[in-house]
Amino acid sequence: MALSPLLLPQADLLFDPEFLPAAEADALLAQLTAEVAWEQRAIRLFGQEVPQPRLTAWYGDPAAHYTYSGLSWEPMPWSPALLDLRQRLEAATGARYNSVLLNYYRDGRDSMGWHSDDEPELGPAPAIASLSLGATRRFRLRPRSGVVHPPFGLDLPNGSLLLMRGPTQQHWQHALPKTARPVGPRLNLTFRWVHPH
Ligand SMILES: O=C(O)CCC(=O)C(=O)O
Ligand SMILES: [Fe+2]
Repeated sequence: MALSPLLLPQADLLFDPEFLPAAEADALLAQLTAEVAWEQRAIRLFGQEVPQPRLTAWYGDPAAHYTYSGLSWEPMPWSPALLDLRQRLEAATGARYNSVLLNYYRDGRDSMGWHSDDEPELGPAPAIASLSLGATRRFRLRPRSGVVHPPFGLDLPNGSLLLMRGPTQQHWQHALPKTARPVGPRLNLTFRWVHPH
């Protein structure tokens, strides 16, 4: 398949529901689940240390330091599988990435809250390539102030690619809500360019 635009105002979103063939996506899910150095990190929320409701890992070039949810990240060195994915995503999206944030949603209780990926290290109009593996989960988008549009939901199936770029982070937030539906594990990989500082 190919990337096609999703038409939301003041956003630049492209989606390919079948970027990776199912067999390859299944194999990558198994490989990355086993070989990535997953951690459950804590975030500070209203003065309390709370474990994040998912597992995470951060890989990239040594210069790609990053601060996310008040946590600072030192990237781990690229693995062969992640380097191969980076190259294919760069070719498919016409952007460059020096790092990848991996999220592991073990079941429907794991989630990510509303946010924009608008940290200064990402620059004003970042291209973020989001690859999903495993169980289909519903990704949600809602406008920040100034955009009049209802919230939007998009199922992200195994092997799908969502590219967020241009003004998307400035004008929209996104989330991966919990679900009461029984769902299997899901991995999400967001390839990013972090400006070294
Ligand atoms: O799991 C997803 O699809 C979203 C992940 C995300 O928004 C992020 O890593 O910033
Ligand atoms: Fe995000």
